[in-house]
Amino acid sequence: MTTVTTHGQQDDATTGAPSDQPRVAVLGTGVMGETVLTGVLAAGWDPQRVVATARRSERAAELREQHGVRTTDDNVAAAAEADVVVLGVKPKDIGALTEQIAGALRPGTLVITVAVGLSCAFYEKRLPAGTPFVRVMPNTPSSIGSGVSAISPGVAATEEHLALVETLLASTGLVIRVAEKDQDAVGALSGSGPAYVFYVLDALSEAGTLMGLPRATASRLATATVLGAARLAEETGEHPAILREKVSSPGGTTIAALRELDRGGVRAAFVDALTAAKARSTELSAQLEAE
Ligand SMILES: NC(=O)C1=CN([C@@H]2O[C@H](COP(=O)(O)OP(=O)(O)OC[C@H]3O[C@@H](n4cnc5c(N)ncnc54)[C@H](O)[C@@H]3O)[C@@H](O)[C@H]2O)C=CC1
Ligand SMILES: O=C(O)[C@@H]1CCC=N1
Repeated sequence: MTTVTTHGQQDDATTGAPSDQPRVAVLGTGVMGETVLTGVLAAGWDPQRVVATARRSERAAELREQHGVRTTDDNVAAAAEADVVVLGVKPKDIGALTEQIAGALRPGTLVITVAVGLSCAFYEKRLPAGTPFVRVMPNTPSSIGSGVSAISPGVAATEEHLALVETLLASTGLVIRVAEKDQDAVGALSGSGPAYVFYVLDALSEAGTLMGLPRATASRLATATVLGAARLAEETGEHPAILREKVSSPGGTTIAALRELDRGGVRAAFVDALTAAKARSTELSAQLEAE
């Protein structure tokens, strides 16, 4: 039934995998490709209905061993057998990969991208007319079920396609629908967001260590504090400004610290940082779309 060569694995015609689940191909399995793969399996997909492409055979072996999925180094063969194709490569490699697989897709195959910046129109120009397409912006906590993914449909994607993407990603965390025009801002906030939080975590740990706390203690205190504060904000639904006030007694210690953050321009720096990420996203896609 399929023609994928799977580094020694059998194809799904011979493994007896259930035939009701759409067959998923993940093309490019670095950080985010593997995250999506993990999420699809956590959503209950039979690993034999999932094929991953990897350029190095050691990486393919790792994916088979860790996830039980089928692997190949042949993007075209993987795409040809799939009902859902996930593009997991860097933006600079997306154009070539999309063009490489375009002729192999069967009519109706859903194509999903996780690449930052590039518009649905960029892909639709390179895919057969009418190919259903969904743009997704996940983040790294999706690998442990605590992520957030924003999804936007291309012109041919229907409600069923969006619902299928939601099902595939349900185990990676929150999935929200956004207008495609907002995807660059989403990428700057939640796509890159974990990096900002790790930056803050590192700074808190360093400050604790500077004050003489054992390094491990400082790090545990910082992590637990960030986790707890995020959960408090989520569970109470209160505005962060109100939650911040509840920590800040008049004339107390927290208000003295917050004054230093304001003096250091930290709030403005966050605004500038996200604005720079969004601008870079726009710039990157303009560059790649012009090529
Ligand atoms: N890392 C992150 O936090 C996030 C990344 N993304 C997006 O995910 C995409 C992938 O990024 P990462 O996973 O971070 O990069 P990565 O470098 O970890 O993974 C890319 C993978 O693609 C493989 N690859 C490149 N060309 C290929 C080809 N022609 N065929 C098969 N495999 C190929 C590489 O060997 C590598 O394993 C990017 O488009 C990025 O914008 C989106 C949200 C968050
Ligand atoms: O920095 C990057 O290119 C990726 C996109 C979103 C998060 N990380």
